Amino acid sequence: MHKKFCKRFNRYYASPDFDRLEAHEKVDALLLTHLAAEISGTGFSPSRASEVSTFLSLLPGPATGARRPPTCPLSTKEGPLEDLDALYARCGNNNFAIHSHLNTIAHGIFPLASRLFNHSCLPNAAAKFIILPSRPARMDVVALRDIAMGEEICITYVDPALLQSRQQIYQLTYGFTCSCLSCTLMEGISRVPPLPASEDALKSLNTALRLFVSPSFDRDVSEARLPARPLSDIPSHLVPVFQESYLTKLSGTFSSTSHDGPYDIALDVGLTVLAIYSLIYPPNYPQIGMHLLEMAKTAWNAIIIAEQNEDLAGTAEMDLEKRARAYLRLSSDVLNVLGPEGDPGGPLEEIQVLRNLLDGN
Ligand SMILES: C[S@@+](CC[C@H](N)C(=O)[O-])C[C@H]1O[C@@H](n2cnc3c(N)ncnc32)[C@H](O)[C@@H]1O
Repeated sequence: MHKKFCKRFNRYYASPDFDRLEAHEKVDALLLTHLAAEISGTGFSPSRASEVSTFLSLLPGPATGARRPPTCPLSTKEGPLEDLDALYARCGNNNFAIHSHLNTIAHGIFPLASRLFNHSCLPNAAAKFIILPSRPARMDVVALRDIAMGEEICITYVDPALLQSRQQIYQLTYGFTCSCLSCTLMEGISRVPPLPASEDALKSLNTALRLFVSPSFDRDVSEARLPARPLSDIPSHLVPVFQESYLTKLSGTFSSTSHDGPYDIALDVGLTVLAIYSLIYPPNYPQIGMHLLEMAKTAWNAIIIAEQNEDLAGTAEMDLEKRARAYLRLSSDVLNVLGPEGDPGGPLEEIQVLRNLLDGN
């Protein structure tokens, strides 16, 4: 395919039109150039013809969000056999982020799933991908809870944790307004109050949120159960936690401290993140399981540090071990609903490794 545009590529790549594109638009422009080259001239194989016509049968995205980036001019006399605007208008609306161990690694079109599944911010199902060498990635959709006969099966298109910006993303990329329970509630809160400015007031907010959502975690952790608090129950003094920056800041602190310490801070912040996840996501949502696994790993790291420190050994170690086991049990409960996913290895194997370490094997 490259032959069809390589002579013109350097000029295109250095052009102001290409240069002013956002990074993700540049990727789109390059992919579209490859596709244009592939489906122009003699390069359009019969199998590709049926793939392209399947793709063209999918719903296009909204016209406003589908401004096609400029592609590299082709050196062949024949242009693409399909209208590039029509192809591009279907990209955003139908592409799935392919993830392995919940990290996005690629994008792909899965026509059947595109036709079947609408979005909900409180989905009853989740997509996973099975990735094996020399095979195309396979998409499976797994129920997160019992689904009644006739109930619509929905997945998420966008992370529901983007509480304040998600409606805009649905509008611009997919052309719909979400009317799920979570969005209806968010709409009812006309203005999310700002977060408290002082560190002390913020700490009190964290504590109040945890006591409201998951008190058992701050009591006897070995008995802890995952909370399923409906968003609608939230008292007005906790509403500032719906500021998107609240979760962003907490997740940033958890991510840095869970790797490098101090682990006591990571474990504390981690519980607040768990509380907000339990409010925003439906039960068994994979992100909750992944977070619990990170919490278990953090508790394990803290055990290692406690072992090296005579002052901390003993009670602290026992308490940390209890916590690690509880987080691991809950993480396993959640992640086993989704089952193995991505490429080989992954969180379910990590759970087993950590279990063995805790059991001294
Ligand atoms: C990938 S398609 C999903 C399948 C589509 N409903 C169909 O019939 O082919 C994405 C499109 O479905 C619609 N859609 C998805 N989720 C929706 C929702 N929660 N509310 C309204 N429309 C939705 C929008 O038109 C969106 O552009």
